[in-house]
Amino acid sequence: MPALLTPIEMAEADRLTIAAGPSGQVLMARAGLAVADAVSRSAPLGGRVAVICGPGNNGGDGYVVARILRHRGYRLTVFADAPPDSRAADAAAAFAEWQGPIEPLSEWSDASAGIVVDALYGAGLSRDIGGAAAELIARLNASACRVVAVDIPSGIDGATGQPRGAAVKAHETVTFYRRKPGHLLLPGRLHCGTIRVADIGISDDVLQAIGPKTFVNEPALWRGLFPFPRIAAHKYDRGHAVVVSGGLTQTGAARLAARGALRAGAGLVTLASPPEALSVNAAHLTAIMLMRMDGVTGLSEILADQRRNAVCLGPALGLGEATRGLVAEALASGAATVLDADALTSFAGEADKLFAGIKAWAERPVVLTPHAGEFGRLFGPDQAGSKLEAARSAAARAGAVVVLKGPDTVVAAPDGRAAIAANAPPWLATAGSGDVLAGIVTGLLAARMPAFEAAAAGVWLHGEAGLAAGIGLIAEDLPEVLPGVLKALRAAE
Ligand SMILES: NC(=O)C1=CN([C@@H]2O[C@H](COP(=O)(O)OP(=O)(O)OC[C@H]3O[C@@H](n4cnc5c(N)ncnc54)[C@H](OP(=O)(O)O)[C@@H]3O)[C@@H](O)[C@H]2O)[C@@H](O)CC1
Ligand SMILES: [K+]
Repeated sequence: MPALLTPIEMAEADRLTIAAGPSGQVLMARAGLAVADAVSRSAPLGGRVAVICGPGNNGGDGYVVARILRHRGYRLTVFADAPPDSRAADAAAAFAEWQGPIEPLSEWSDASAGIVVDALYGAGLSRDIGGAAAELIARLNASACRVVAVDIPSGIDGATGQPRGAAVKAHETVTFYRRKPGHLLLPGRLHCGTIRVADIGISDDVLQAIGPKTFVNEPALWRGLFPFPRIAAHKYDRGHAVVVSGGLTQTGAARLAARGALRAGAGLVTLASPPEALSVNAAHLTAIMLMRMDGVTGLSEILADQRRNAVCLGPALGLGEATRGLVAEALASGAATVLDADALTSFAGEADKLFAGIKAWAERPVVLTPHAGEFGRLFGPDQAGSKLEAARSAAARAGAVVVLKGPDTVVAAPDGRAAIAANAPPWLATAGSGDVLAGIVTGLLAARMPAFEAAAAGVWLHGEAGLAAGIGLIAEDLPEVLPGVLKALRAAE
């Protein structure tokens, strides 16, 4: 499982490992060695390196790095305002082994070295950074130095990705054992540069004891449940997705979703169209079927056929009572339901009505796919905590899987599991892109993938499709490049 560990969980991994064998000093030695190797890869032998050390074990790693690089022939300067805090025993030991001078933080300038190792604060960051450390970070970020961060750029909160007062901008970050949520969530990700995960001898077994609930959204998380077509399967085995179209001048979004659903693997896809939009939809559809849907009764008739097992509502559906009625009908039908865009915003101020409808049939999968604006309108603008925690508590409140979209899309389940995406290119933010995502997730639900995995897989496929199409992509391209993405996913099985 591609687990992410919060700083608290990582401390537990350290503790369990130390209890079972290697000492904290041994782990610190391995951590320092991994960072020293990263510096050696980019710094010419004999070159000058500055190491900036804080008061805790992150600083301890820095002293190990300094000692190893000096031994390798680099010219080292260590900056620290004081030797390690007496509570950081391993760091104190590393400082003793460094056996070199330390310069005050205020003395650092970009003239001291072209390569800077940032070992100020890591997992133990506990408050906003101020004073000499904050001033140094500002000067460092304004310099042309190459910065290698130990564990996480100092000032970035490993649990949330948020800066605390000031935060280093690194070119490379070497972290240990597993990445932390703050390496993936914005803006933390933008501070990390290239991320390396070093093996410092912590066994995968400790994950059993820790039971992490946060993951990187990558195929290892959900591939085992991905509905690859089977040779003996009939198209009905792959499910039948229904996408509800908006009115006469608002039909494109639903067609994008429908095409996403079909490409993602639904055996059949039907577009349910209001009567006035039938002819415009008919003019644009071939493999996707078209049915007349006259309001709530019409949707009820369509979903009465239980083979139509997944439904998507929201893209350009319109705001208000009519949409609320359609959503209630979809939720009452028992079909897996994806709610996007207008289907979410129509419940602004009445979210509990929506959540009651979802919870009335708890075993029926429901996925909500808001962007930040829609999320705020549905769940309230002032969500406490990180994007990760906001998505998690929203999922628990709604009783549905929540896909909180953005460059660091978080998928969260009511049971607390969450996955953070790291593969979306910036050009994926384009008109209609979210409609395709809603459709892809609907297609996977139709093919009977469980909701959390379907949402995570949908987000990943959408990101990969964006990468495959490249800069200049428009939403229509996304379904068309999916076959190549799916082919690569299957080949990697
Ligand atoms: N455990 C292990 O075996 C291994 C751990 N490893 C390494 O240890 C790192 C974690 O070490 P850590 O827990 O000592 O925390 P760290 O990030 O050094 O900071 C704590 C110190 O900073 C201080 N402080 C905090 N915020 C501050 C602020 N804003 N402004 C000013 N001061 C602030 C804080 O003060 P306090 O809050 O206690 O008053 C305390 O003195 C981890 O990231 C990894 O690099 C690796 O070697 C692998 C093995
Ligand atoms: K650091």
